[in-house]
Amino acid sequence: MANAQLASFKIPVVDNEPMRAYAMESGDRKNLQAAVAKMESQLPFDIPCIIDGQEVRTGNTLPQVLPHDHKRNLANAHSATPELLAKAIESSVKAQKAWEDMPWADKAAIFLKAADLIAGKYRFELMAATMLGQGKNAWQAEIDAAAEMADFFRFGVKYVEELFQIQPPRNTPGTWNRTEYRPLEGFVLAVTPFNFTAIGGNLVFAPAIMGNVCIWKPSPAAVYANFLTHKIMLEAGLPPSVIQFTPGNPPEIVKQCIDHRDFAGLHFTGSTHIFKKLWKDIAQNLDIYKGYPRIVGETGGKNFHLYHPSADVKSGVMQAIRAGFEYQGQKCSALSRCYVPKSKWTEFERILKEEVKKITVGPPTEWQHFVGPVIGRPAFEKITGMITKGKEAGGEIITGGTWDDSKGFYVQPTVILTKDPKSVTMTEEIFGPVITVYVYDDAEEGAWEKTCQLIDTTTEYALTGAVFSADRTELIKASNYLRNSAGNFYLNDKCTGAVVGQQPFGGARASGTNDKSGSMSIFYRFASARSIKENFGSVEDFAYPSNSV
Ligand SMILES: NC(=O)c1ccc[n+]([C@@H]2O[C@H](COP(=O)([O-])OP(=O)(O)OC[C@H]3O[C@@H](n4cnc5c(N)ncnc54)[C@H](O)[C@@H]3O)[C@@H](O)[C@H]2O)c1
Ligand SMILES: N[C@@H](CCC=O)C(=O)O
Repeated sequence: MANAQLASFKIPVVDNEPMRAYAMESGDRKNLQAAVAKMESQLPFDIPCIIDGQEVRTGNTLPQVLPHDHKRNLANAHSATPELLAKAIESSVKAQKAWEDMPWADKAAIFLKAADLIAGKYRFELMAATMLGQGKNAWQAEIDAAAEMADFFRFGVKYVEELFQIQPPRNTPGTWNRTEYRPLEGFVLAVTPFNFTAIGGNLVFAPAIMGNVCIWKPSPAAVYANFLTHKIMLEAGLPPSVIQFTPGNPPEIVKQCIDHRDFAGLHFTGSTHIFKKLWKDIAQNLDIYKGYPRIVGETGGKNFHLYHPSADVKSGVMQAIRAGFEYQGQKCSALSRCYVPKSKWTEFERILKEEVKKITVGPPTEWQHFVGPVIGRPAFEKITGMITKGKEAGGEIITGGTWDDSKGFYVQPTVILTKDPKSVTMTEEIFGPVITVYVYDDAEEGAWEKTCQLIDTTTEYALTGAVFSADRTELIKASNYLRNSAGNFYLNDKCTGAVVGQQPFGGARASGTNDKSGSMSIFYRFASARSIKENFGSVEDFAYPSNSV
């Protein structure tokens, strides 16, 4: 393709997608209700693989169940066979050159258009798929499938535009130095989680906007929303072989990709143990690859709230409830361990119990519920098993602690009070609506520092954390002590709710490579820079003045 580039284009100014409220009787609520009702009347959806833009049905399907009504399937997704996946990889690698050569402004336009389709024409459909398939209530679906995904695409385009502008600062006379941000040579495998429709979209978008081609292995538990996202990108003009949509058996699909010579990068979000396993598998294969694959992964957390005696107790409790129980605690950033001073515990506990009592739990299609179902049977068993283990370890259940899977996978918002700050529910990721509280003795000498040290050394994770205090000096101390305990650190705000363009997201230690989705740095990971030096002059003599005698 010959590409004329006759101007240095500027992308339109981007901003966060405005959040809609879905208040009673509002037009937005009616539209969303209609989209949910329509989707419910049509399920189960038959989800093909999409290879080179063509729908392919293999006949071997995996179900996506409705978390609030597990006898029904939202969708049945056709699994890619080894032959089909091999074809998908081959076509994507073949398509790489044309995609790489497409002018930047055209790539940008495709994803800006996709963002508009997400926030406009398909907003309610994507939200309905996220509500039914992943068990989100309307507000959580709005945060995720509408706002965050549009933000990822729009801000991503802006960040790449800015990245491309980063050029060598010096040119010696008669030369011009340039940096070109090439895509990786080969394909990127995106392995995406169930809990955010937006993360699925972003894990393929980030490499693709840099000129890479991708194989998308969606989570079986989010496959319908991911399928819609892929269709939207195609409608926006994405060339058909740039992203191949290949659902199927996770270990098999992933292994075939990782065992391929053209494998050039992994973009993963999910649990820590799976990420570590994939990293080791890639390391084992190092000799078969053309280069060193880029490995980008964001994984689990064991996120904390630390309260100082000077903190506003009521506000702190409200923040804890939102952080711990919104979307059933199934955000990687969800609050899981809470450190409360003894002098404030009676008040904190009273408000916490009163407020949690007000929470109703039920299907996302009934609007009043703050808490919905957890994603599926394995999650339900893990969460309820952890509550049992927490009790066995001496924890006292102060709210919730009950569950019901007769129709949907429901776990009551649970608070465990522990005397052992290193007990099982203080250390292991639960990924459900469970908060464990440890009450520290703030009358003790150095209690604040000791509690910070305890937080820092309790788990292998370092994803998110929050400190609440009215005293600036104590905030500063905590911020210094906890510097490495969280990649996203909040002062007097809850530990969830990172917004693209505002709080770049990611954690270190076992929580991931901390490449910060929603910022410029993630895009750099999918580039292999080329330094170009051009000389405007000519050389008349090979010898240097220092050679003269
Ligand atoms: N740090 C972050 O930004 C972030 C964001 C969202 C979720 N998460 C984490 O993700 C986890 C929850 O998501 P999940 O349940 O989808 O995670 P998961 O690890 O079960 O699945 C993630 C992806 O890996 C695939 N997978 C599962 N087993 C595999 C295997 N053996 N081989 C290859 N691929 C495999 C899944 O199909 C899915 O596509 C939590 O641990 C959460 O903290 C982290
Ligand atoms: N953006 C999310 C993180 C995604 C994790 O699942 C938050 O901070 O709530």
